[in-house]
Amino acid sequence: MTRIAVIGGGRIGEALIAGLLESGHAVRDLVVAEKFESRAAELASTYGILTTSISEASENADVIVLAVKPGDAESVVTEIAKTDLDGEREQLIVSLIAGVPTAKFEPKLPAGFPVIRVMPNTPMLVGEGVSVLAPGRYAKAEHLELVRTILSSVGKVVTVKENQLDAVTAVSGSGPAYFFLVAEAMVDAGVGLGLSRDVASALVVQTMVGSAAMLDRSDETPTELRYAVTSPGGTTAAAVRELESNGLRAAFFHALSAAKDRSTEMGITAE
Ligand SMILES: NC(=O)C1=CN([C@@H]2O[C@H](COP(=O)(O)OP(=O)(O)OC[C@H]3O[C@@H](n4cnc5c(N)ncnc54)[C@H](OP(=O)(O)O)[C@@H]3O)[C@@H](O)[C@H]2O)C=CC1
Ligand SMILES: O=C(O)[C@@H]1CCC=N1
Repeated sequence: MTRIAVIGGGRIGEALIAGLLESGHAVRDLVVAEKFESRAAELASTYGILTTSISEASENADVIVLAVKPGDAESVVTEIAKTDLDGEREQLIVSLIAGVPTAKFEPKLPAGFPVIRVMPNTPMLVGEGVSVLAPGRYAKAEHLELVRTILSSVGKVVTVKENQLDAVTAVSGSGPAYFFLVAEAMVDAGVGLGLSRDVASALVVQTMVGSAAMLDRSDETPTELRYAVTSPGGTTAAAVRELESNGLRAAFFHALSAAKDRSTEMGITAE
């Protein structure tokens, strides 16, 4: 079995660990290096996972996953590069770090060491993530296939050119937060209309789950699905008119542009 070391046991590191274990990955084939000691202890007790140092994790793993913040990227990769990396065993690095290009890592590693950049999202915690892969300069087809196999156990996998990853980050990396914000706003609005918070939450969550399932399973576009809810002169038309006149589409366009620009900027400043 492929041995995976997760460097950084924060939110996305934990989502990956939990998703892999849930999908049947053996805990003995996973380790985590997390510098915040009480967090490392929490992960060990929740998942039974071995916690270790970056050097030990890197020496023994087939796949080294970087799940630290962009500002920690350089020091972590430098520490990994100091360890006894094994060219024979075809180790590779998978970076989940937003914004930071593979070209920033490659010169710090032994010549030709493969790096794959991935933009995952937190729904991988429940096996419903989407991971978008972009191979670095030295990653071969078999490396990409290995990473695709691992990540397909926690959701869907898509491959793009690396120059599209900042846009991908804006859409699917940050995307869950937009839906959570919409859910929060709808619950608050329901409470404002006199529903209890429990009832409003239950209605919003199930409406989101049902709508997502329709989007996933139907051949119809989001527009066609929306038309089917919109009775002429009815309640939906009244609500959608308000959302549009309050600039919903423009707000999303500006929001995603800001996320993409921020991703690019994080790649530049993470030196
Ligand atoms: N959260 C998300 O939805 C997504 C996040 N990402 C990317 O994943 C990365 C992590 O994000 P997120 O999980 O949200 O952030 P967190 O802050 O929750 O997690 C990062 C973790 O890494 C730890 N860490 C930092 N340096 C080291 C080190 N040298 N050795 C071991 N552990 C270290 C941090 O510890 P400490 O706090 O003590 O510094 C922290 O616990 C980011 O680069 C982000 O861009 C990508 C897609 C989605
Ligand atoms: O907010 C962030 O920067 C990270 C990257 C995508 C999701 N979370």
